[in-house]
Amino acid sequence: MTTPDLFGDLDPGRRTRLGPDAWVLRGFALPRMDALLPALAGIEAASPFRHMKTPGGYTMSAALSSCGKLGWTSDPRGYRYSPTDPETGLAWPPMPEVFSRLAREAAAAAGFEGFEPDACLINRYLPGARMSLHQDRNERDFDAPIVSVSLGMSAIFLFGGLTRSGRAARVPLHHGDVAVWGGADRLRYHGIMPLDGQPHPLLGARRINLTFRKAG
Ligand SMILES: O=C(O)CCC(=O)C(=O)O
Ligand SMILES: [Fe+2]
Repeated sequence: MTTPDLFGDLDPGRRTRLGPDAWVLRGFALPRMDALLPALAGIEAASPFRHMKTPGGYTMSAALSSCGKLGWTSDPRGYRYSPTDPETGLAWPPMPEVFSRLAREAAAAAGFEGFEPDACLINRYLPGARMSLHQDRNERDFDAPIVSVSLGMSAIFLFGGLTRSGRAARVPLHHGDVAVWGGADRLRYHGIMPLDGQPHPLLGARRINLTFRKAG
């Protein structure tokens, strides 16, 4: 099997099907960029990006922050959702309305009505940063989908199977694209290839990814 070449698929409003319950909504976030980017800057100022260590002692190449009721933390005891940011000792910044509304509307556009995320993880990739194949499986129930918003530099998203060894499709994600996976696809392995390519005109030499989850 050859992996699909989706690089030509840049039309806003188009969608790419990744599975029975998984979609990329091309350009879905573009109309909200004027509100999204200042909101992101506010979160970054309150809970700065940090490089987390995995329980195995490995430092992740993508830096992380969070907003919403729950955020993602890791330390030598393991990974977990936490209501406070261990770096500041304070609650995570609240989830801006423009974030939760975008997540709800993208989920609905992909067939998941009533999505109310309580956590938004924010990954920052500089050139060379990557995320290895993993499942998002620390959320309390898997009925809610994952909604993932790409900002800045384009990246290759790996969308694999339900086991780690399953073959992964390579799906380019561009500024403003929103990927949604739930239902039968909720536990698909996924990751990001090392970031490479041209800086983005608005965000410079980085990619930001927002992943919305119903964690608690
Ligand atoms: O950066 C991405 O597009 C994926 C991020 C991701 O899989 C995660 O944060 O769990
Ligand atoms: Fe993930």
